[in-house]
Amino acid sequence: MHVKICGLSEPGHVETAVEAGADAIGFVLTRSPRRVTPERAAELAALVPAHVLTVGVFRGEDPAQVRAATLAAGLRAVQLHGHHPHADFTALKDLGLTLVRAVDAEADLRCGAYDEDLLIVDAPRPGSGEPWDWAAVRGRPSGRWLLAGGLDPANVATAIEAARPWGVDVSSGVEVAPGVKDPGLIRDFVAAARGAR
Ligand SMILES: O=C(O)c1ccccc1NCC(=O)[C@H](O)[C@H](O)COP(=O)(O)O
Repeated sequence: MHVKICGLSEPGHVETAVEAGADAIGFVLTRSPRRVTPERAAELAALVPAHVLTVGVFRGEDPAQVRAATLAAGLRAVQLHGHHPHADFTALKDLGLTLVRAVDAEADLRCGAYDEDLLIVDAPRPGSGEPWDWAAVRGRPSGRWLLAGGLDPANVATAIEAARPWGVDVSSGVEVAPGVKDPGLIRDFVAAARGAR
């Protein structure tokens, strides 16, 4: 089970996520309580070993802004939320980075339909921590896809059983307040996701 921890902003939390065994770590570079500057994301990404994917999270920015921020931060993946057209993914292809398309359950759920490498099927309001009907997408997405939206250490095994994703993604569910991560919850989430059948 692939595990991504998103919205990190503190060095200690990045180290905890790496030590806990996260496969990917996300830095929010768009409007959010979790927003970090590209410079801060670069400092945090420098703590991440090569086997863990570093992801820049965007929503609504144009490809030139996404490109500039991602390169300034030295990240290895770009995650686009919202209604980005196929052309935005095409415009970023030459970066040679992992492209991630994050959508809700109403969207085209074929990973690769927009030339992305990874799909995230998320709640209608990304980063809100609101659970949704995870079982409703079971069998619908194709290819590599992560389930996100309202997951936490206590419910992630149930969500995996309901939706059967390739991986999971969490932000709010490992926080004690909006934007404030908790090391114990990060460890518990990774362990619970890995322990799910
Ligand atoms: O985290 C945010 O505030 C955010 C803002 C705008 C676009 C995306 C955002 N977050 C994306 C993620 O952290 C994850 O992909 C996922 O949506 C996490 O959801 P949740 O665990 O429910 O917070």
